[in-house]
Amino acid sequence: MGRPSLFIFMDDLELLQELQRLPVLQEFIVTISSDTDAWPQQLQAGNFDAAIIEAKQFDQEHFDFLNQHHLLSDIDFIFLSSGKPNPYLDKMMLRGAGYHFRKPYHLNRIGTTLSDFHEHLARDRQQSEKVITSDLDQFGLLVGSSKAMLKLYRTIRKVAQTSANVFIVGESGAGKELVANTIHAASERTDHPFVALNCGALSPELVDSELFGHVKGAFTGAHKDHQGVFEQARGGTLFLDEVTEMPLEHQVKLLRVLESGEFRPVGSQTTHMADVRIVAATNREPIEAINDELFREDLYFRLAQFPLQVPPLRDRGEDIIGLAKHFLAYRNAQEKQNKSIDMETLKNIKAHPWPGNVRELKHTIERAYILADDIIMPEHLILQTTPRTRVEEGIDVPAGMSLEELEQAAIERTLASNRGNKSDTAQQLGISVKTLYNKLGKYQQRSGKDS
Ligand SMILES: Nc1ncnc2c1ncn2[C@@H]1O[C@H](COP(=O)(O)OP(=O)(O)OP(=O)(O)O)[C@@H](O)[C@H]1O
Repeated sequence: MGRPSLFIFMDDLELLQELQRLPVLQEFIVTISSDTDAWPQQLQAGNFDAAIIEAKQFDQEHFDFLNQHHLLSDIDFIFLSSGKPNPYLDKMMLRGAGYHFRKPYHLNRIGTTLSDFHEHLARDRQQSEKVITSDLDQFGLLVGSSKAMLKLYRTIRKVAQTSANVFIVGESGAGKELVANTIHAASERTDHPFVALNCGALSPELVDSELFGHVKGAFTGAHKDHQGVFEQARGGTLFLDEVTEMPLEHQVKLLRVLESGEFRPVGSQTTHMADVRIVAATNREPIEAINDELFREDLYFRLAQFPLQVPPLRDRGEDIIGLAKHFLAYRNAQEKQNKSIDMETLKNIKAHPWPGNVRELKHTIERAYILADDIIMPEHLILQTTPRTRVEEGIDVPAGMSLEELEQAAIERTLASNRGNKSDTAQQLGISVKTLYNKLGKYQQRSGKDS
């Protein structure tokens, strides 16, 4: 178990020397700064456990920075001040940030406080190493106890009981398919099938047959009757995934069934009544897709009787660590093992922006699980840097390049660096393999049109 880390910001050199004589400092890994302007950023970047701040000029900007970056709850603070009333330090104390010592300082009290910090930090670390269970709430197949998820559960519970079509919007890997599954499970249709169709991967020749089925002999190769998804899902729920990726000419066919409530299998004279609840999903902004003429507005309004947004993982702060433990606990149960996770690792997980959402988090834990013998340590985490960081690090992005071109470049580069391996590429980019195929198909079509 490593030593906890302590950050000291101090420009009073004499005081610093006195502090450094405190024996308890040996128990910490200490970082010292005298940079009056940059200390808050240094504190944030360093992932520290505790901090001693000489708060001569502590003002609103400092308070806002520490508050916005959640440092008040993550770090144990000791503030040292001249004793002049300071409302921002008072606010820090009200938020439970730690201790405020006023001049003249009693070094032995500061020392005792640091010893207390050390003791409970060490205890936290030991406890965290034993973390092997999941303690999150679950609704249907969805796991999470953050405010955003609890709100989503309430909405799902309400909408599931109606017959309204639901349109789910959310980033790739955020859990749209699980939401669709959960709506089905919580609805009256739960005893009937849930059928998922990837609308972006429909073959143009077979789209009618996939949607509505065909009868034997309807076309060459139709050796027997085939049920389309509307029939397969009869009485249940039809999940239209990536619906905005469906070619426009196919969207018309879908719209017709939704309007008339009827469909006819290819080659059949009989009209069937549709009896499905439609739940559709996309990771695009639907209004943008409509404006870009990729998605029919009339179809959107048919599908979006009830629009539902799945929040990205980065907005579900409290769930990140819970989900990490949840995936670890499941892996342990599957493998009949007892691996655990270190506190520092959990901190790194919490600080990551998770561009690939829950899927990326799940894969990260599963990879770390394989690499770790008993305890998952920070070096076992293979975290993808966000595209933004990579751009900041110097990838050449010409000004004015469209987002679509940027996306294509990122996909092609990642694919090349993985020697064409699509599942590794999808995993690194934080998208599903099926989304990757869709996008590659689209680039191919486009280059076909261009050439
Ligand atoms: N709230 C959650 N609780 C547990 N697991 C989750 C949750 N959200 C997502 N996952 C897991 O993350 C992965 C991705 O989820 P899902 O396929 O539902 O995402 P999606 O938004 O439909 O992705 P895509 O847009 O790529 O199709 C799955 O392995 C799923 O089990």
